[in-house]
Amino acid sequence: MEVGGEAMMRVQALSEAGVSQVPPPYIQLPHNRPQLKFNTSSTSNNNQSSSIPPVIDLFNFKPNCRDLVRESIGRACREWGAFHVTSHGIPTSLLDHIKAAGLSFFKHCPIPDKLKYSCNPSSFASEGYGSRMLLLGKDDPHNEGNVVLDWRDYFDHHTFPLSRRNPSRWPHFPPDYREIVAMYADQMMTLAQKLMGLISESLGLRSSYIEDAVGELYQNITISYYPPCPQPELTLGLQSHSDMGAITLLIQDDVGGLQLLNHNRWVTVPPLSNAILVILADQTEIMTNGKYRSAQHRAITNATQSRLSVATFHDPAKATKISPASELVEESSPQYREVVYGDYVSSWYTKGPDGKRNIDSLLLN
Ligand SMILES: O=C(O)CCC(=O)C(=O)O
Ligand SMILES: [Fe+2]
Repeated sequence: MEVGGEAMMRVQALSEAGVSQVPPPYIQLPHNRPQLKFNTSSTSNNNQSSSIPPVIDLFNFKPNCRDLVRESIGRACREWGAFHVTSHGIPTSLLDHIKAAGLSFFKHCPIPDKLKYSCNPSSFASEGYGSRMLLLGKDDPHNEGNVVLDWRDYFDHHTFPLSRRNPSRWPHFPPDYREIVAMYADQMMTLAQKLMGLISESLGLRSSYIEDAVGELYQNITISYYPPCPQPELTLGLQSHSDMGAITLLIQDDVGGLQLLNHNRWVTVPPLSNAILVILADQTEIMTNGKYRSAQHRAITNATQSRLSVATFHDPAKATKISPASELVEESSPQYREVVYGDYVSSWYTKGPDGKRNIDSLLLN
């Protein structure tokens, strides 16, 4: 399928060419543009304690701290759908290594070499080097002409189940890249499983509830690279969306640019070097019958610095059916229709997330 000329255009190439104005396909509609003067976390909120997503100490999962941690997680999930964790058991050096490896690939590997790893632009979430998230062909009723492109390049890695993991498809540069990504994938999987346990418990469900409902976990790691942008006020690094799967674990470098929507306000998430941001995704919202909402987020760009983030997604298999937990429906009626995860993914990639429109289409009332 021909996806349009921009499909092969890398944002990094545009940025390095020194364009002084962003090309029209990257200009957001006025209501989606970031209000750069007013979007810092502290300017428009007097209540400082609730102005950024909470930072929760996991005390390395010590059993005698579990009640306390569970309670904090429940509160954060209700108020934000996202929270930072510290004392999570992942060495800070591994967080630093994966950011350094990603940055080295994007900054030092020449674009023609990077293009050898290009993802297939005509299938969903295909592994490799890419620039556009959505799959909109010219035959699509949602129409190529209406799509605004993100100011971002990325590399997507398929890491679990192990049958999908093939490091020879990942960058060969820097030399330890593949080993670091594999180690990072393993550690994030363990952490995601422990967090799903705590999140389940925080709802009064058995610890294994979410993991059992999700079934075999599919994990993808996306390293996003946002080059400097000459007109950050007109663009987004990544459009507003909620993630599709169960939970996402995100780290970012110290530049900053991730924003979360909270009470209708875009809040900039400060980079915390040894913390990991946990983002609830749409299948968790469905399973919890809306008790916990997936977090709507986006990335903004800036004129002077490139920015890097590493998002690790944990999703159900395509054939898995997801529905609200019966234990949570007993108290209120079901709020969401059951969905086959693969159908949810196709709709997300073809229509576009448009904030949370995709999950809203499953609402029963
Ligand atoms: O770059 C970021 O901070 C956000 C990345 C993200 O939301 C995603 O990859 O889904
Ligand atoms: Fe995301």
